[in-house]
Amino acid sequence: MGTIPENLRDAVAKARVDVAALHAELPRWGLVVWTAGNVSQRVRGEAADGSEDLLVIKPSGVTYDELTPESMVVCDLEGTLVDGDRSPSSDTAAHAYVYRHMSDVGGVVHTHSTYATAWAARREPVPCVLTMIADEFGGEIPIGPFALIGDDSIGRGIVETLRESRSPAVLMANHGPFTIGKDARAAVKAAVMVEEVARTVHISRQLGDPVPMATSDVDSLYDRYQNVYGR
Ligand SMILES: O=C(CO)[C@@H](O)[C@@H](O)COP(=O)(O)O
Repeated sequence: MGTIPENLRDAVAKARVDVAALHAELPRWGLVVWTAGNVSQRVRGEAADGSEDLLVIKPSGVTYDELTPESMVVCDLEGTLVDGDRSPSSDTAAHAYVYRHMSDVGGVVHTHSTYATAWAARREPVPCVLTMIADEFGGEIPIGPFALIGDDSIGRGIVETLRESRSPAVLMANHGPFTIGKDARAAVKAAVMVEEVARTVHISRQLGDPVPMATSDVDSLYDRYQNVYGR
């Protein structure tokens, strides 16, 4: 196990506090059962190519009520443990792959939230039929390829799918949602929103076919929400 470089120790300590707190949002918003979800945040090193970056993620198999800043695990972007008393999340390789290949991404979240995962089981993208989908996802919420856990397959599928979409969420086939953001808080927001819109569209389809929105309207809404809303 390595050590945290002196110049990153304060940033890692803050990320541990932030990531521990953000994990509490997963059960709060009904996105997880037991330990079935994880949040990570990138900690940027001084190297311009990101080679010194680290990630802070939850320890594997620990319930959310037991998570503390001190229990958060630190890894390099190869997924190798740098600091921590427990094994990192079993999805660390996927998070690390995303950070290595999407330099703008500062946070990654994975859940098995019910409605989003139901769409993933059907391998059906969530259509852009709500202004909230246009706002947050900029179009349909895509399906990523089926991939087994244990190597870079899931991470590769996330990156290859999201590179072709404005969406910060991908529904990995037969698995569940992964979301990205400029930081972990943005990725958690996307995880909350993808479950909400997946549920709404599911309910809408019980009584008929939701009506897709015009692309021009989607673009207008996305631009406003991403660049004006909340400023
Ligand atoms: O679904 C899986 C593994 O198949 C994981 O996402 C989930 O169990 C969470 O694992 P971790 O507790 O983060 O290692």
